[in-house]
Amino acid sequence: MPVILRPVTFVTGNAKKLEEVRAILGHSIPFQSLKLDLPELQGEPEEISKGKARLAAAEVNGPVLVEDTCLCFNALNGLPGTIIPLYYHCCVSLGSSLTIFNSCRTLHWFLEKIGHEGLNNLLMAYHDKTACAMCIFSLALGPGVEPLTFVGKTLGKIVPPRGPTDFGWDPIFQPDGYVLTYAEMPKEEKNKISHRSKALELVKSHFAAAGYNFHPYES
Ligand SMILES: O=c1[nH]c(=O)c2ncn([C@@H]3O[C@H](COP(=O)(O)OP(=O)(O)OP(=O)(O)O)[C@@H](O)[C@H]3O)c2[nH]1
Ligand SMILES: [Mg+2]
Repeated sequence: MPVILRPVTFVTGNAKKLEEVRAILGHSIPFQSLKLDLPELQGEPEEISKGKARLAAAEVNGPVLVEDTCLCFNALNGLPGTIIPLYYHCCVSLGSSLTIFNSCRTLHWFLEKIGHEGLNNLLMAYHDKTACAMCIFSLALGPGVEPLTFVGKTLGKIVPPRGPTDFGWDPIFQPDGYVLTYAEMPKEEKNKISHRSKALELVKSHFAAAGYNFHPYES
């Protein structure tokens, strides 16, 4: 018997993410958005995302979807010691290389502080400029229900900034097989191949397989 759900609330404070999620999901999943200031958690990326979903579900008292994004530099096993306590990382095998994931909040912080040029400079001493963009969505069907996670990854490399600068690190991430950065691509193109769209494909498949029934939202 399918679970009866109110429309899912996508909780984010990031307008650009929301724009992409809307474009990618279309009408495939009934959802509304809510900007909530949730505490930033610590831990492995999936745990951060799940924890955020638990908090959001309790706050919304209903089904929620949340998302965390990481940018991963394969050449770096960490950042200078003084800033290590300010961010989290986890190691994930990507082929034979070891990848460090900045946590979401710190990536935000990092980008603000050092900018695109600074992120490029971090890799200046390394031949390996490869990187991975990763998105983790978590779905909690309600308070107290264990969240499910959906991970999407897109491999690419870090390049000097090219293209519009209205979304995070898009100008410095050039996906494999493309001569354009995320920022230079038409939005529809990014949304076809992005870490976010890959994770959302899994979310959509989950909804299709689960066959949830939605009730109109009553606040
Ligand atoms: O160039 C980009 N292309 C993307 O596709 C993308 N997705 C996220 N980000 C940036 O990465 C940082 C951590 O993100 P993040 O997951 O913590 O988001 P956030 O804190 O802004 O919002 P939220 O946590 O309320 O959803 C923030 O600086 C985001 O702007 C992106 N930058
Ligand atoms: Mg965040």
